Amino acid sequence: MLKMIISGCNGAMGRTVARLAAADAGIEVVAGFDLSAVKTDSFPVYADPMEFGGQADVAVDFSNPSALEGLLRYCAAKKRPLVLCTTGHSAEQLSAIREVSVKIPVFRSGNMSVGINLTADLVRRACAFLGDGFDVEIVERHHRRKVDAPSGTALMLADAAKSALPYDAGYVFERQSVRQPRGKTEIGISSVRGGTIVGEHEVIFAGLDEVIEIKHTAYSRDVFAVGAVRAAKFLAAVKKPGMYDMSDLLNF
Ligand SMILES: NC(=O)C1=CN([C@@H]2O[C@H](COP(=O)(O)OP(=O)(O)OC[C@H]3O[C@@H](n4cnc5c(N)ncnc54)[C@H](OP(=O)(O)O)[C@@H]3O)[C@@H](O)[C@H]2O)C=CC1
Ligand SMILES: O=C(O)C1=N[C@H](C(=O)O)C[C@H](O)C1
Repeated sequence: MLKMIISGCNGAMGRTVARLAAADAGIEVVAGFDLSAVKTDSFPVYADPMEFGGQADVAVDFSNPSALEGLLRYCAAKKRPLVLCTTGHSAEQLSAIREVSVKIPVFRSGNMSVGINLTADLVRRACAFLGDGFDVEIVERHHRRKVDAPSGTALMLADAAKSALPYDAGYVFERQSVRQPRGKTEIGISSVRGGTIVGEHEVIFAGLDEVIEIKHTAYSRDVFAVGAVRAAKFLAAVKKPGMYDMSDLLNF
């Protein structure tokens, strides 16, 4: 039985993971971490991770970058593998995550769905094939509650494009303040927020008189939660400290 902690357990994704975990005979959610430590029927919830003294095999985090410090402190002290799904971490936080991964296994992905990870692979291939003949632009759309922009997934897709382009691409997040034609080595990233859109990512390759679009649409949060549960099982079994991502789980 996999003993799981859910960080951000009261949120949209935390509740989705808890629902999937409850339906999985191989998982027991032993604790939740969240800002409001309201006890649920199924597991206790702690505002400070260090207050939880029980055993656990893995922690899955869908919360907020502000939760990171306490979560890393807890996971490092208790040697808990950590699946980090929260997006919007700063450069300093990303280096703190890498530091902790010397002590514990850390799985991090801005998008836990199988579909987006295939999309990233397709983007890499398209960039390698198209070279510098096409301009790359990314458009992401999310629900009105989302606080970080651009999305973690848009950055993942931009990194995938950058890794395969023949030039050193720079990311451009807004065009309003710049009055000049688009640069040859830019990857533009645009964010749309509204309603209840679960998550849409479109990578546009715009060339001379032709445009190619690779698009992924998530219709439910379950696609992310399923991936997070798979990652949790994988990470608890790995045991070896280090950084892991979906390429370790899927065969990309
Ligand atoms: N990698 C992936 O595949 C995916 C990643 N995400 C990411 O997961 C994160 C959560 O998304 P979502 O569930 O929609 O967001 P929600 O706002 O619905 O849930 C976040 C939860 O975390 C809580 N929280 C906020 N700050 C802290 C803190 N410092 N310590 C503990 N808990 C805290 C919130 O409490 P309160 O409401 O009181 O602020 C809330 O209950 C986001 O960063 C999002 O981008 C989302 C989907 C997929
Ligand atoms: O906040 C969300 O909802 C999502 N966040 C992730 C991101 O920032 O890319 C993944 C998914 O698109 C949903």
